[in-house]
Amino acid sequence: MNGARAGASAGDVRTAAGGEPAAVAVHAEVAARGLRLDVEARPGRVLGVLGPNGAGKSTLLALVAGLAAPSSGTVHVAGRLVAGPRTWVPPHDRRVTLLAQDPLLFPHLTALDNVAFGPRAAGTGRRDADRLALELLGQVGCADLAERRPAALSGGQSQRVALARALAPDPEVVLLDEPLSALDVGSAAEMRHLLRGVLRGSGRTAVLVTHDLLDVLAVADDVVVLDGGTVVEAGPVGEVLTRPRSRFAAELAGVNLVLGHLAADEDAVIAPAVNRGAEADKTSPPPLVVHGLVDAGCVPGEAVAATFGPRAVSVHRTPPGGSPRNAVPVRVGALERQGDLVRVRGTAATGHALAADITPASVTALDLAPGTEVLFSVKTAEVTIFQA
Ligand SMILES: Nc1ncnc2c1ncn2[C@@H]1O[C@H](COP(=O)(O)OP(=O)(O)OP(=O)(O)O)[C@@H](O)[C@H]1O
Repeated sequence: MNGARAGASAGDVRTAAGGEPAAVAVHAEVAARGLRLDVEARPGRVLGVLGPNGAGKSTLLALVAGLAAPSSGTVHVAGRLVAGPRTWVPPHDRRVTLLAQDPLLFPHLTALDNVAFGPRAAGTGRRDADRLALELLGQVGCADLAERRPAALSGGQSQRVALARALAPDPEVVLLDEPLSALDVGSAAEMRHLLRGVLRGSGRTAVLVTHDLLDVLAVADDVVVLDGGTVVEAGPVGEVLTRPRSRFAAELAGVNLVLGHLAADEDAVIAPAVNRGAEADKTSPPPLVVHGLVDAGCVPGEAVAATFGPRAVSVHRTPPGGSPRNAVPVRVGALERQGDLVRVRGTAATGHALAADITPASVTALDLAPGTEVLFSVKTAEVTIFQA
């Protein structure tokens, strides 16, 4: 990014190596909302932000954009302190732009003028601003719509123009708050593809809040998962989704996740009972033990996670032959369509939610219904155990 930067001040930060600072660094609390966020976005990368409703995703963007103030802590953009004790940089001076669910285009301006608005307001001459706007409209596939007003654009087209407008001031960081959620499936798929092309690998830095794992897989380089107002996972997308440590990320990644500690004398996770609700006051069941392939470096007794895909799980009415080491009694909860398969969701006596994907023919043959008691079995070789 080449725009003018604010001069260094006492609040500025540099990386330990003296190189580029984090594009965004939020280490802040918003006490009124019960949030304590520690999130950093690396320059030139797209950070996906996932989490259930109320996790704090929009508040994270609001802190960066200057639409919410931390009750304590700091917010930096490209190394510059923009919010903190005795510091408040107003939104228009933060060099960030926000693209929300609603494109919020100026209704009386053409698409071109909407995109040129930011650069013009920052002092760029009309001719240069128009040239830049046309180039950006081209990047988002809307060059032929330059003279149209928002009323004559579809929802998908409006959102593309809004993306061009967000990019036009050459911000340090583009913030995107569920930019696809108001679009129909077809337009959302096109916009996702476009975001990937315009953001990923472009050298631009973006923070993308979404509910949809597909958006993260398609667009983001890194991901943070928020839950209950705090960060529960952070790292490169592939790492977080193949090695999820939180239940939410595991659900998103579509894998079974069992958290516990590594057994002393076998390759297994020992997982105590979880979330048993009304069952909790009855005698605790023995822990769930899941055998698997243990990552090098794991030490007995330390916190570990076991993951395995639902397709690796087979479902039985009676104990399977060959005495597999992982055969867990489960009560079937729900049966859901999962492509050509059926996802059988069940709960172990320990309260662990587990899932198996099997064929519709197997569901019929096993006569499965909510409440059926079955055994889920999974081969040791299909289970990965790693540090949590
Ligand atoms: N303007 C506000 N004033 C006070 N509390 C708020 C405000 N906006 C959000 N909150 C609260 O802050 C917490 C985090 O909300 P936030 O909107 O950041 O979550 P989110 O992850 O974006 O949720 P969603 O996915 O539902 O949009 C919630 O408890 C919410 O009720």
